[in-house]
Amino acid sequence: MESNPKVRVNHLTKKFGDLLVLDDISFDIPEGELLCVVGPTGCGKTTFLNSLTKLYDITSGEILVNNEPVNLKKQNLAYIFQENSTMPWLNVEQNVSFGLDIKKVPEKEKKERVEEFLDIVGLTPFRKYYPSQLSSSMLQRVAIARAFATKPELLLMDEPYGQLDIELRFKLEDELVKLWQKTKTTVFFITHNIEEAVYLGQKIMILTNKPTKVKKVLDNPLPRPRDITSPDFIDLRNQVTDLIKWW
Ligand SMILES: Nc1ncnc2c1ncn2[C@@H]1O[C@H](COP(=O)(O)OP(=O)(O)OP(=O)(O)O)[C@@H](O)[C@H]1O
Repeated sequence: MESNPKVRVNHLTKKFGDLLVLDDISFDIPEGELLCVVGPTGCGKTTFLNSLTKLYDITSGEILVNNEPVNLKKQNLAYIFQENSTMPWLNVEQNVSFGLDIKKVPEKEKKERVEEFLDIVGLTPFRKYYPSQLSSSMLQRVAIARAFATKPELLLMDEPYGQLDIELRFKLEDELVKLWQKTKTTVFFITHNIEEAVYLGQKIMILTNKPTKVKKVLDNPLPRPRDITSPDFIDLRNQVTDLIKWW
């Protein structure tokens, strides 16, 4: 166990009526870690995120952020989903500054952060475009810039690239790594895609089928940028696949 983790999940259990979904789950996420989570469909990954963000009451156990119970007013958590979460009535730059407006970030700093993150995700030329004028990968870039611009202490990503084709996914994965390295944000990244988990994760957490437990947490020491064709990459991918074959 970490002495001072960013997130501590302690004996978390979640039931819906008689249906046991999360079964006594415990793990830590150290500050600044990029953790990828893979698990079978319906095992409760979204239920976990909804418990973390307090949308659901948990049945027993605890979830701590900075050693305190989650407090969304105090702790800055950001969330990126698979679905488009941009606001259609705001243009790109207004979407990115939205979270900063809510947090009442001073005007000068807000402008600087919007510029910085629009630039990193390559959307500066499209700043006046509205969501209806953008492709799905551009919409995800807006969501990513908006999330990182708020300088979250914890970024929760739920299959954010699930609907993108392979080439765009690779690009956005590289952008995420760049942003993560630059900002040192703690990232909890849920995916069904084993290759994506091995490409991104510093650690890879494999969940079991329902009722869900943590099956294994693998370290991923592969150097970056990662080469998906290298023997070490393929070896680790196969290890994860073997663990997943028998959910
Ligand atoms: N509000 C709810 N009421 C009752 N059962 C629920 C509720 N939300 C989720 N469940 C059940 O909990 C289980 C886990 O669902 P959840 O959506 O968390 O899984 P998931 O791992 O995110 O799924 P996917 O891989 O499809 O994204 C499912 O069996 C689902 O039917």
